[in-house]
Amino acid sequence: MLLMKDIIREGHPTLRRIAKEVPLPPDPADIETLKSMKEFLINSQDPVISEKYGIRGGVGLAAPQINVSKRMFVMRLNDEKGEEHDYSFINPKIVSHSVEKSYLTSGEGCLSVDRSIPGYVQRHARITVKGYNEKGEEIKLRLRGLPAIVFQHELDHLNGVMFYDHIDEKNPFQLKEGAIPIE
Ligand SMILES: O=CN(O)C[C@@H](CC1CCCC1)C(=O)N1NCCC[C@H]1C(=O)Nc1ccccn1
Ligand code: NI
Repeated sequence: MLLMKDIIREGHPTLRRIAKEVPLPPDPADIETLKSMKEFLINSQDPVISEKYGIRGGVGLAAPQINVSKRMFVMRLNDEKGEEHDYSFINPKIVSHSVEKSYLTSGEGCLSVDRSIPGYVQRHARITVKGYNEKGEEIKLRLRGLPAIVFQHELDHLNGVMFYDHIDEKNPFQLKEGAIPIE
């Protein structure tokens, strides 16, 4: 099972690389990798297992974070309506997005960043996304709220972007007109 020791931290070159597209249909090794990443998120959200193995709670995980430079990530979270969002994406893309921005009022963190960095990360408030699941079936979704934020944080990892790259150093809590706060 994946543990925190398997998560690479900032400074590791893989975090700044552009991850490679995954050939479809995905091969068994890639499917296995995705499964282990999903299991990591489930464990990280389990009070007993996360405590026992010292795993930091996560709502998303991208393959580059376990030093696999491939375009795939998993998400597992509940949105503000308490609806469960549980996805594995292969070769994900944003096909369109709102002009409006949204941001986490608590700022963002990252399992690959062992320090807290203050500031708002403004992201597209609503996105239409496309990708493939572990069966190689195409997925097309419209996301908003926390799921949209998480998708964009994970997609950044596939492009070598860290959340703090989006924070304005001079005015980290500056907000664009009409940005939507997400608690
Ligand atoms: O690339 C993937 N990662 O680095 C794991 C990150 C991904 C999230 C960070 C912001 C958007 C996606 C992660 O989940 N965290 N970052 C470290 C602190 C804990 C945890 C977290 O933010 N949890 C959370 C957030 C909102 C609601 C509930 N829980
Ligand atoms: Ni991250």
